[in-house]
Amino acid sequence: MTPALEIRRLTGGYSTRKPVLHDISFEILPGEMVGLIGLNGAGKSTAIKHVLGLMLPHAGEVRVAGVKLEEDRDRFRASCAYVPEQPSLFPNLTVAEHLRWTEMAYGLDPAEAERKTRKLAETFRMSHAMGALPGTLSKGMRQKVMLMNALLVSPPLLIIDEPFLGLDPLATRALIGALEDARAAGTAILLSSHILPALERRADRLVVLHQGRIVALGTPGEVKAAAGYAAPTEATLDDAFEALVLAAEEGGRPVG
Ligand SMILES: Nc1ncnc2c1ncn2[C@@H]1O[C@H](COP(=O)(O)OP(=O)(O)OP(=O)(O)O)[C@@H](O)[C@H]1O
Repeated sequence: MTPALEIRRLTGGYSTRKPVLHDISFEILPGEMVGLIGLNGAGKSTAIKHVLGLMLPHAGEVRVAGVKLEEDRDRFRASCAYVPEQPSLFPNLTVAEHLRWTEMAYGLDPAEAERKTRKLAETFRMSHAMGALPGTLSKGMRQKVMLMNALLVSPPLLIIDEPFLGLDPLATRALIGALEDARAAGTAILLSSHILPALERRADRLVVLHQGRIVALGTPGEVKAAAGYAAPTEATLDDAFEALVLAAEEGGRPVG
């Protein structure tokens, strides 16, 4: 099975003189949900920028749906949808027009896109707001529009930054349901978040970044074991994360 995302020995960042990411490797298979966690400045956004093809590796490679950016720029980009933490929408397009724009940009089947759009609007309780411009929506509603657009595409790889921040409880529940549906349809999902309990419950695997290096990688149970909390344990992912960060800082080397 071709991984939806394959990062091999990636060293990268904003300047080759001072890389942010050091030799990181992990993959996400179709239908898998992986959580990316790390302190502020650990390198999560930088890793995502490499996956989106906004930056080129200094060394190593990034493949999305089996393709490197240099091999097929259009396929690489079309294979991934990204929802940033800060919604960014076109001020002069209504919610419905955003979804229509996405349908055209990704070459989706119009009838199927219309059916999915209607379902997404219902799921996220946005049916009443389809004719609204972004400037008249709340922040959480703007985030819902971003999520609806990404879910409409159903790409091989879906990346969401802080998925649960700013959503009301019903929207959170709707998003979880929609992500489960996307997974069942084969979409691989990468969630970058500081809200560890939410990831602990939902992610198949976690990538723990610290100072641009992977300090633990595996299921929540494996990450806890890497932090010294072997099963059965009462320790939470927050406990394990803190232990991993402290160990990496004290030892100056990766653990796990
Ligand atoms: N545009 C930039 N130019 C140069 N260095 C940058 C730039 N953006 C981020 N960095 C540096 O890259 C490192 C990693 O930052 P990054 O934004 O990837 O962290 P993060 O894990 O996403 O953090 P946060 O949780 O705060 O969003 C930091 O040392 C940061 O100072």
